[in-house]
Amino acid sequence: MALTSWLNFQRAKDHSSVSESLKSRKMEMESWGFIPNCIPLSEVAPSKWRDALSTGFQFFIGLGVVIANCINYATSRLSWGWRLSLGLAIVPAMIMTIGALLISDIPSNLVERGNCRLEQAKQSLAKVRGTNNNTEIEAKLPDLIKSSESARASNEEPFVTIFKRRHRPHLVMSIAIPFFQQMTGINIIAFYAPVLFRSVDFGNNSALLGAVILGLVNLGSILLFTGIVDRFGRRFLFILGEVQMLFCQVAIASTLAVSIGENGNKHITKQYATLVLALCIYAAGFGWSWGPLSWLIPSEIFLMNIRSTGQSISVAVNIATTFVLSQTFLAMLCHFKYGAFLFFSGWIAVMTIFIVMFMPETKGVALNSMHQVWERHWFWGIYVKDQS
Ligand SMILES: OC[C@H]1O[C@](O)(CO)[C@@H](O)[C@@H]1O
Repeated sequence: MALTSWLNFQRAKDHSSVSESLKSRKMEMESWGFIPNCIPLSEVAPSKWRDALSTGFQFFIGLGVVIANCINYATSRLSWGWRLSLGLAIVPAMIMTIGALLISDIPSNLVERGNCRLEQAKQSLAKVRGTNNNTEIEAKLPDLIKSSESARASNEEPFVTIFKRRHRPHLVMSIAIPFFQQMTGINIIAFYAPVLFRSVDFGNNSALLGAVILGLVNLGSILLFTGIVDRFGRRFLFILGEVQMLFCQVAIASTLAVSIGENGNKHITKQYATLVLALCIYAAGFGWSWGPLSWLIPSEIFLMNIRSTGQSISVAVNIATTFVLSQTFLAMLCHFKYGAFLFFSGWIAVMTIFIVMFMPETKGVALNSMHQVWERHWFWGIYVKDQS
């Protein structure tokens, strides 16, 4: 990432190249935000902290977005500011590189590597739990040994196991949840917010400031999510966020249709309020639903033997979808104009139906009883019953 950032810094000579500058901005946002991902959270977090830490992951991404937008705003006055803005992505990249060198082996991995590593596994457990309490460590170790033994006994690669019929709901969720998260259009809004603001007559600086404000709204709503997720449950928040985002995407499309016109050549003056309001409500809707839930759900639905694999699939799908959307959106916008935002509304409608029909409530369910949630489900029950 440091290297890419440096190359971008060197290469992006054409400041007016929208797609280069947008791609780099995205990279910078993500890199600031991905710092905490140095820690394999789901593996090492004590269970009582798992929800908070999974949400923390999205919180730090949101914080990264705000930092990147502030840097863009602060450097926009300098003629060479865009170089500084892109190049500063080196800072989080360096922090991650150094962090990766300091990170220790995780306990479950040490256990998997055989009895000779048990002492090291204990030390690693003590380190990640921040405790010297031997009883606590001795109590946790048998769980790790048991799941490692059962994984070995089944003699299956997790990548093979996750494709077994009994893991069908897990596999579907590990793909669908991150895919849908990106199909809310969040990154499109995040990349193009300054462009959208400019299209309704914001000046350059106000447009960048607008993006900072959107980032702050998103961050605030992620914080709120932490306080309400266990009261309202996952399904309610998924659906609340979807309804909000759907209306906002339609409002953005309508505002652009009315203001800029079908050919994008009308001049607009009085549509600020609707656009700003719609973007803020959209950012809040994402922040207390699909943003953090897309990390929380994969951290709690997988059984130990497929947890790392399931989460890797989730992260890969998330990043691959972001990549495809960021590469194709400009072309889509040129062809469909405001209709591009209706495209995402359509997807939000699809994911609402998906959540209502296929996502069981997992609020308050202990990880070791999670299989019951699928067994009791009207659809997934067919796959998992009698097979667990
Ligand atoms: O807050 C928005 C950010 O959150 C993510 O969707 C990850 O959950 C990123 O792709 C996006 O840039």
